Amino acid sequence: MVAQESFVGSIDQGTTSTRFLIFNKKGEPVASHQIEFKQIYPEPGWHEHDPNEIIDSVEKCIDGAVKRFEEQGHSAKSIKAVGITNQRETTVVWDSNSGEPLYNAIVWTDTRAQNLVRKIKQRLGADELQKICGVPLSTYPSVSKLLWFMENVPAVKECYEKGTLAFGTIDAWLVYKLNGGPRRNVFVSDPSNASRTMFMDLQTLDYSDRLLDFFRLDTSKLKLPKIVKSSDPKAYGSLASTVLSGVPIAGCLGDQSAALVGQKAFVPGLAKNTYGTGCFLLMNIGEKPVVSTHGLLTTVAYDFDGMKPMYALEGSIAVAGSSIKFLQNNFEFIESSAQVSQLAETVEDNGGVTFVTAFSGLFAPYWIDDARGTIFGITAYTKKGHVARATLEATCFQTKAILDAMGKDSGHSLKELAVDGGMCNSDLTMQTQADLIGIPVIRPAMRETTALGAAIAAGLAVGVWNSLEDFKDVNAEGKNTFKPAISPEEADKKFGRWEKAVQMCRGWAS
Ligand SMILES: Nc1ncnc2c1ncn2[C@@H]1O[C@H](COP(=O)(O)OP(=O)(O)O)[C@@H](O)[C@H]1O
Ligand SMILES: O=P(O)(O)OC[C@H](O)CO
Repeated sequence: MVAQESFVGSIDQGTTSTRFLIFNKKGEPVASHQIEFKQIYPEPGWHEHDPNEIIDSVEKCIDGAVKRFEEQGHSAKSIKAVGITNQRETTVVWDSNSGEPLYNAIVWTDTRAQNLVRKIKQRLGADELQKICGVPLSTYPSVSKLLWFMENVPAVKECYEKGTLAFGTIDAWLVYKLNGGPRRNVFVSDPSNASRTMFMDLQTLDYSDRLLDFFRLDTSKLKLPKIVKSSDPKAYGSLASTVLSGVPIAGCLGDQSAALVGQKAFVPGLAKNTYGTGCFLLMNIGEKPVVSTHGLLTTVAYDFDGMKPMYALEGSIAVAGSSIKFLQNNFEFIESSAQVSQLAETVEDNGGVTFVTAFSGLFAPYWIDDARGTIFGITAYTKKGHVARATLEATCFQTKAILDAMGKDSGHSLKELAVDGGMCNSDLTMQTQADLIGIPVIRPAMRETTALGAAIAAGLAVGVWNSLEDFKDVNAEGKNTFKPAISPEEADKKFGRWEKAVQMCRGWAS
């Protein structure tokens, strides 16, 4: 047997896959397991997940990773706590008596509530909401999904009338089910997740009556999870089943907040960009929430036990890695995401093609809900490689637009951009990114920063780590740097074409 050391487990429940990783005290992953799960697209613009399949995938990942961990000679007993990080906004509704879901989860990318949101935007006071909760009224936050459920699913309406309708983002659903459901009824959410609902006041980190009244939600009928600290040894209960039964769940962070923590962006002005299914640039802005006037969101970065809550400005891009999956699954240009760079490198440039990947409308900083994916500049010359390049570039252009907005909102201009997420594995994409933003892009050796962030939240709560200082040397070695290799004038010219394309794709889905 290897000598007893303390480890922390991390559940990373993303949009396309679930992972469980086990980290040692140096913040290194020593064992992991990952499972992809079903993406359900019942109609154009709709995107659902099966909430029970998600729970099943988490339990299987825990068992799979722990098996590997034990094969290395470790004991499961040395795992002192588990943290959770998750796709945000995705909404689950269940009956609090049975603990069973009433419908599939509506995923954060889903645009079915577009008309409903437009109607609500006409209400008096709609313009004031973002100042309270940090999030713009759109199809993105959970509230639009909940209201759609209440208008369209009779079982949801019935439970609401009976007072047994439970609402949760994925973190709340996971904590509730992993604790055994109604039997123990652990029903909580952390502020980084709750701040994505549009019900939470960023100043108080509690539900806002003004917001709930605006959305005409009656909390005597609707059960909302209690908002607790992002790291807490008791509030999240413990795992009721799996090989880690009895291990406390001690930390919880929305995945983008977790990546910010995993990148150790603990000081105001530090930022990271995560290229997962979507792409999310978060900058730590310190202890006061600054409301954006340039198309960004304000969100909770983390709220750790014994520390003041920290906030972040966020630029959210709805489509990033999912556009690569689209080339793979829908256009069948490639057989795996990793092949996209190779395909893009078969040509020298985008050949005049610009792809606005607005599958869910365009999020930050544009917020154009009636845009849909549009490819400009196709000619008889266009090859698959040009489309592949234009696809990679789309995320990089939006990141550039977000960085510009962030500079204006925060007064900080970044000296370099820390990156992570599946799509950052593409060297070509990272080089393109550096070229367009004119600052170096820094990619860490260990790219599971989201999972690391949740492990940090949980490990701090149970004393595996004692302070943020403990992470000074974590993941500090072996970084790749991509330096800008084109002139600012050339970058501006390319960006000008993109901005023109963005303006031209307005109105398609109106
Ligand atoms: N080598 C690669 N090049 C480009 N994209 C990639 C590569 N590897 C993975 N991806 C993309 O990254 C995404 C998955 O990233 P991940 O961080 O696991 O996302 P999530 O947490 O949202 O499930 C997929 O959409 C995939 O297309
Ligand atoms: O699955 P990801 O990593 O793209 O993250 C999803 C976000 O949390 C949605 O807001």
